[in-house]
Amino acid sequence: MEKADRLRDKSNFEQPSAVTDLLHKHESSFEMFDATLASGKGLRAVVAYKQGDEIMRETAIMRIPNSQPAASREAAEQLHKNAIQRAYNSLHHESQKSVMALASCNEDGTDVARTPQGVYDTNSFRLENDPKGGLFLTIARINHSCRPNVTHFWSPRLQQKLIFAARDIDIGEELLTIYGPGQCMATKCRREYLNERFSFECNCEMCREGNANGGDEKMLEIQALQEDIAMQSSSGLVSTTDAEGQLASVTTCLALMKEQGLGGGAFTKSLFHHGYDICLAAGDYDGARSYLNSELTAVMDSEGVHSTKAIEIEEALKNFHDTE
Ligand SMILES: C[S@@+](CC[C@H](N)C(=O)[O-])C[C@H]1O[C@@H](n2cnc3c(N)ncnc32)[C@H](O)[C@@H]1O
Repeated sequence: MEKADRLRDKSNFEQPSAVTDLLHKHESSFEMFDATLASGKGLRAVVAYKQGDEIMRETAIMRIPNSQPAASREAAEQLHKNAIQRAYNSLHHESQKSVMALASCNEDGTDVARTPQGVYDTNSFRLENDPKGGLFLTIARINHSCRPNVTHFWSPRLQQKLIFAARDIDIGEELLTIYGPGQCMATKCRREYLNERFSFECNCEMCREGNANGGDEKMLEIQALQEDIAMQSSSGLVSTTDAEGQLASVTTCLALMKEQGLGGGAFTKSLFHHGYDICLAAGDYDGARSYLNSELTAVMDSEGVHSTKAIEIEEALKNFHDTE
C-alpha cells in the first residue's frame, strides 16, 4: 500500500474524541511506564511504528488563555492562576485526580505541594495560532529529547493534538518529543534553555553525548545553514549559479539534520519549501516539483494527510501537472 494510502487509512476517524476515547483507541499501541531517562513516568511503544504513523490524538482536558489584558504583571499572573483554578474546579473529581497525578516542576515534587497551576504550567502547550493553551492528560506523559522520535501537531480543524512518529520506532522504545528550543543549539545552551524554561536538567541521548561526535558543531552548522537558506530564498533574486549554491546548502543541511536524528518531517518541511522557492525563482520547474513532493511527504508525516497544508500542496502539485 502507498504511504499516503496507509496514512489515510490510519487517519480515517475524523471527529474530535473525548480523552477516554483516545485512551481506548490507542491503549494497545503504547503504555505508561516508570521512565529511566527522567523522573516519574513516560510512554513507550508496544507496537512498532513507521516514520509518519499517527500514534495518538487527544483533546485537551483544560484550555486556558495564554495571556489576558491586565494592568500589571502581578495582575496578569493572578488572572492566569484564577483561570486555571476555575477550569480545574469545573472538572469531574476523577479528572481532577488525573490532572493532579501529572508532574509539577514549580513545586518541590511532593504530592502535597502540587497545585493545579504548577501542573498546568509544567505540562501544557501553547497551540499554534490559538489564543488558548491546552493540557493533554496522555501527551503530558511524553518526556523530552533533543533528538525526539515523535513530534506533535495542533490541528485547528479537529481541535486536537496529534502525535506522529518522527522516525521508525521499535517496540519498547520510549516515545520522546522535543519541548524546545525552536533553534538548533550546542549542548550547554540547550540545557540552559530547558532548565530555565522547564526547570529540568536534560538527560537525553543527545545531551549525554554532548560534543563527543562533533554534535555541537553540527547543531551550530545546521542553525547557520537554516538561517542562511531562509534569508536567501525569501530574497527571491536567484540566478542559476546562486541557485546551485543554495540548493547545495539545502542538501548539506538535510544530511546534517539526518545525522543528528532530526530528519523527521516536522523538522525538514520548511527546508524542502525553501528548496522549492529557490528552484522556482531560478526557473527550474522539475527541481521545484521534486522539492514540493518531498515537502508533501514531510507535511503528511508530521501533520497528517488531511492537514490544510497537505491539501494545499497537493493542489499546487496538480497545477504543476495541469500546466505541463
Ligand atoms: C511533561 S512532564 C513529562 C512526564 C513526566 N515524567 C511524568 O512523570 O508525568 C515533564 C517533566 O518530566 C521530566 N523530564 C522530561 N524530559 C526529561 C529529560 N530529557 N531529562 C530529564 N527530565 C526530563 C522533567 O521533570 C519535566 O519537568
